Order: sequence, then structure tokens, then C-alpha cells
Amino acid sequence: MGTPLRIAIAGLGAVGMTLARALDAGIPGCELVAVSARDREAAVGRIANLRRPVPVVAIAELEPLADLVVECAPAALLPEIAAPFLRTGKTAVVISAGALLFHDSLIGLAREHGGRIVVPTGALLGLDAVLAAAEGTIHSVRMVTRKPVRGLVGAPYLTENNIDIEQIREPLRIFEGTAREAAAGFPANLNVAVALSLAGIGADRTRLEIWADPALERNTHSIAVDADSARFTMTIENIPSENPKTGRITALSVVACLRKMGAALRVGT
Ligand SMILES: NC(=O)C1=CN([C@@H]2O[C@H](COP(=O)(O)OP(=O)(O)OC[C@H]3O[C@@H](n4cnc5c(N)ncnc54)[C@H](O)[C@@H]3O)[C@@H](O)[C@H]2O)C=CC1
Ligand SMILES: O=C([O-])CC(=O)C(=O)O
Repeated sequence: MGTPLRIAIAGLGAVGMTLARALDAGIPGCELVAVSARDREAAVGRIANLRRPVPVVAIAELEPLADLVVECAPAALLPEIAAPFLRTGKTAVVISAGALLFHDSLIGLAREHGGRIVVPTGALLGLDAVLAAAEGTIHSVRMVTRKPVRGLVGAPYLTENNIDIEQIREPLRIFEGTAREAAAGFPANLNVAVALSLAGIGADRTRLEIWADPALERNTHSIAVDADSARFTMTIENIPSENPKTGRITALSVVACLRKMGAALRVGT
């Protein structure tokens, strides 16, 4: 084994903390070296139980310490977190994928300096098949997202359009449009639509419906792809993590992504 990849985590919430614990328990080829959090004191307390506690530093101080940063913070912080790593030819693993639509200059920055942006499958599924189909011709990609009310309240689209979902008794379709339109109106929810767009036919051609469903316990995403190589449909029902807007599988997807980076056997596209 060579020198382990030095990993920094930006954002120590539902995803970041699960990842920190997994790295502390051991992911071959990876070593957690630093974290960043809004409330430094609280973060020091949260990581005190790790076998090997690491420094809690400001976002700007992460890059000199690490080879790779995992962004698991509020979407608005994406450029601040990723740019220093990309500018130095390093890797940024991005889970606030929706923010890439508004900051696509980060992709140019990575290209210019030999850096890499990695978007894990996150709360979604099947991006391997979508990527493969995109090597041929994809005719259409449609996604239907259904969420419990608590996973959607506070979304800017609902506030701006005076849509009150807290009292609904039946499932209500609250959005129909493109992934790009959804990313602006549902920034904390629609990372999955943008990840799907990036794998497939882009944010202007990927169609999306969002439903608020008071009877639902799980964030549910159903995807239908029609391509010249295959037609496929897939559905995932995500169990919420400690953050009701974020499925548990999101952090596990990042763990799997880091494990794959150092693996002798890599399965999936
Ligand atoms: N790609 C995907 O499939 C998915 C992506 N996400 C996205 O992942 C991101 C993280 O999700 P969660 O862990 O559930 O969020 P969270 O709200 O639990 O955690 C975010 C953390 O960032 C920290 N933070 C805020 N300001 C900061 C600053 N200035 N410096 C450092 N840290 C700061 C907060 O203290 C908080 O602990 C969100 O943007 C979310 O929308 C969530 C679910 C699925
Ligand atoms: O399903 C989830 O866990 C989260 C989600 O929709 C997103 O962030 O796009």
C-alpha cells in the first residue's frame, strides 16, 4: 500500500459525521486529517469520541492539510470549499451536487489545474447505467420525487409561490419542470436531480416532478430512462438520517466512493 490519501471533511452534519466515524473505523487507503464545521466548539465535542481525533479548522485551512476534500456542507459553501483543492490539482468530492449548476466554473477550474470533481451517487441509484446509456443516445430521462412534508417545508419554491403543504391530507404535486428549475427552488432537496442530469442528458432535458406526501416516511425517487441501448426504471426509498431532508444512504455512498478509490477490485462504472 502507498501513502494513504489524506481526507478532509467540510461540514460535520448528518453526512459529515457518519463519514468521519467510518474513516476513523478505517477505510483502506484513506486517512482523516482535518474537519471543518460552523460551530468549532461543538465540532470538537462531536469528534472527541473518535479513536484518532483530528483538528477542527476553518474551511480555508483545509487544503494545505489534505489531498482530497469531501464537501458535506450547505450548498452555498461549495465554491469556498472546492476551489482551493481544484486549483492545486487535488480532488473535491461534492455531495451538494445541485450547487454545481450555479458554479459550473469549478469544472473549468478543475480542468485547467488537473483537479477532479467527484459526484457520488448519493441518495440516488443507477448512475452507472445512466452513464453507460449516455455513451449512446438517451431519448429521455424522467424522475418523480415523493417526500414526506417535513422533508420539503421551507423550500424557496414553496415560499415564493405561497404553497402551504403543512396541512395537506393527500399527496400533492408541487413541482413539474426541468432539473435546472428544480435546483433553484429546492436547493436542499434536489441534489439527486442534478446528479442524474450530470450523468445523463443535462439539467435542461431531465424532467422532474416533486410530490409532497403526508403518508410517506421515506424520500422516494423513481427514474425512467429511455435510450437506444436500453429502457430502464428504478426506484429508491430512502430512510431519513438525523437530518430529515437527507437519506441515510447518502453518507454510505460517500464511504463506498472513498473505498473504491483505493480498491484493487472496483465494481460498477
Ligand atoms: N447528493 C446527494 O444525494 C445528497 C446531497 N445532500 C446535500 O449534502 C449536504 C449536507 O447534507 P447534511 O449532512 O444532511 O446537512 P447537515 O445540515 O446535517 O450538515 C451540514 C453541516 O455543515 C455545517 N456548516 C455550516 N456552515 C459551515 C461553515 N461555514 N463551515 C463549515 N461547516 C459548516 C453545519 O454546521 C452542518 O453541520 C447538503 O447540501 C445536502 O443538500 C443531502 C442528501 C443527498
Ligand atoms: O433523497 C434524499 O435523501 C435527498 C434528496 O432528495 C436530495 O438531496 O436531492
